[in-house]
Amino acid sequence: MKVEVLGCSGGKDKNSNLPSFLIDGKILFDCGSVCSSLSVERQGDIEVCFISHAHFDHICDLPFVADNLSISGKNLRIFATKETLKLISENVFNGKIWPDFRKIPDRENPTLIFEEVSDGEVLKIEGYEIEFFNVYHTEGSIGFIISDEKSKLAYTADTYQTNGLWKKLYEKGVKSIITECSFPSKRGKIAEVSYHLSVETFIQELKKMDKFDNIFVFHLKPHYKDLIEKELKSFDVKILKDGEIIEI
Ligand SMILES: Nc1ncnc2c1ncn2[C@@H]1O[C@@H]2COP(=O)(O)O[C@H]2[C@H]1O
Repeated sequence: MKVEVLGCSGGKDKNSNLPSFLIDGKILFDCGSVCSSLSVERQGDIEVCFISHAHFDHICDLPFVADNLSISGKNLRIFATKETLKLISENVFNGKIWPDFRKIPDRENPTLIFEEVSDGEVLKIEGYEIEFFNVYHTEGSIGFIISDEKSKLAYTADTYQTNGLWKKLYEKGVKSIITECSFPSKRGKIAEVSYHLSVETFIQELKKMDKFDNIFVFHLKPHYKDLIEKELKSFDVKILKDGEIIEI
């Protein structure tokens, strides 16, 4: 499984792209920075998109992807929870902030097809199996496990501290995870109120993650990339970089 890290930062600046992970060129996890990374032709190759939650950093390229696909005469299936789809429908694709591409070019064959998923559901799609699991972050947050014949990768997206999630993922045979560490230890308070991990709480979680082969870390806030790297230096984790490609 080839994972292109289109963006993996927890904020945006000149050197930081928002979260988007492209799997084997056709499956998208979150839509924070697709347009700055992929040509319109490559955007047209994306078959399905899974959105972890409705926060802007995970959806902000969706309007532009929709416009590009609509012009190309293509469509995209978007999978997310009921809460996330409602938030995106009411606040983005509402005909005011952005055209409602669920009805464009017409209701029978729209550019965007919204499909509801929930915890525990399993989909077979494009030759992969995708399973959904609840995540403790904002309303409607969900993570994904993607499997092919060789690999099983879980993407938690943004998460606060969790009870039992890592064990549940082992039991499902997950060997590799992409999970977050947004703030350094000294910013523990903001991490807590915004339902993120700081290095201090991440390390507490890490103690429960000893059975994974690969732990990939993302969503570092741009201010703190160097400090978080320094704080995590002695731990067996890989901090992802925007633009890199990983093989799982
Ligand atoms: N209560 C809060 N106080 C300060 N910053 C916050 C608060 N809640 C959310 N944020 C910030 O707003 C950001 C929204 O996106 P994130 O969840 O990536 O990260 C969040 C924090 O950086």
